[in-house]
Amino acid sequence: MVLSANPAIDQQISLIKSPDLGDHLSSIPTIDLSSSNSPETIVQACKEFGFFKVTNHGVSMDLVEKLEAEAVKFFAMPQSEKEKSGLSNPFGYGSKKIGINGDVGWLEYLLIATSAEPFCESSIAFLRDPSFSSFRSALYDYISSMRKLNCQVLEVMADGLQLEQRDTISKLVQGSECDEIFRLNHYPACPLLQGFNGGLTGFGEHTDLQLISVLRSNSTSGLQIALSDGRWVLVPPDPEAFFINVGDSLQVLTNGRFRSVKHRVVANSLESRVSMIYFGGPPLAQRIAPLPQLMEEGEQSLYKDFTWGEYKGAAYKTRLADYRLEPFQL
Ligand SMILES: C=C1C[C@]23C[C@@]1(O)CC[C@H]2[C@@]12CC[C@H](O)[C@@](C)(C(=O)O1)[C@H]2[C@@H]3C(=O)O
Ligand SMILES: O=C(O)CCC(=O)C(=O)O
Ligand SMILES: [Fe+2]
Repeated sequence: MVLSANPAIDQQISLIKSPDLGDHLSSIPTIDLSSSNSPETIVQACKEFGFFKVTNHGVSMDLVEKLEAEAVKFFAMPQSEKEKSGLSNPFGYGSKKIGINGDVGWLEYLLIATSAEPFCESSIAFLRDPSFSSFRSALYDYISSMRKLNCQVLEVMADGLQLEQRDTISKLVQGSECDEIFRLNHYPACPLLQGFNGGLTGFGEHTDLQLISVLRSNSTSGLQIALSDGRWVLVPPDPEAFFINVGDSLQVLTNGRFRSVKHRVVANSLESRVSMIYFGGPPLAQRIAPLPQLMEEGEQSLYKDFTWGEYKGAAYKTRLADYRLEPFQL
């Protein structure tokens, strides 16, 4: 990625001051998926932070590293080659612009609709090229393990919420009709920032729209989450673990018991960050409404009735930092 020939776009990327030193979370809530108390700890983390780290997840690091290496190879290609992969509309290669509503950041990315058939390839035609066969196969392996992990996490949540059927939530994101998206993000180091106590906006503040997002990054820091009092804190990277964001749809399904977490990424001066995020969305026609099993007597829904397709359609027309659930609140 290069500074733009037209500097206007680079000038629009805002600087972010580092949170104060005291604003490191003493510890990120961590869910050990092999532990018997994971249902209770997961619910606590979803209520308090909308965010947690998952360990003992059973995903092979070999498979993760293979995809990371393919991503690094892709982003190291000349700009003109990357652009031949199809500019993001929204799927394909994108640089600095996120969406069409004015959001910009110090990043480049590949956005892929992985549920579309043939798996992975229809939204990114270049993946069909034989020269990308190792990328394609690493991506296939990674997505199938993310589908499993996504369901496993949602089932532990269902246990913690004491839902009788542990697939009550996970079944919403399974099957060929599901609206599944995968994002590979690359935040190049930005040496011009040296000496500045902070960084450039990599990915501006937002909440994710789906139920949960499963995020993995290399060992470069940059991810920050907002606490319920609005303070931003840094999330120490852990390449061996996965981080889970509660998204807006899960906030609605739990009638606000779980909070979707506001987060952002800050690019730094010395090292580049590579992240991979799996977003398991429901079918477009899926109704997103509080689960009746969770509602207490007399409890009213906090939200209007809507489908995932309606929510996504409305959210894609807004800016990242907008509170996209607002028009859907009662
Ligand atoms: C129009 C857009 C909204 C979105 C960024 C995009 O350019 C296309 C993908 C959208 C998506 C889907 C997954 C996440 O919920 C999200 C935060 C992301 O990284 O990409 C959203 C973006 C958004 O909510 O604005
Ligand atoms: O790159 C990251 O670490 C997070 C990016 C993100 O929040 C997103 O793609 O929705
Ligand atoms: Fe996000």
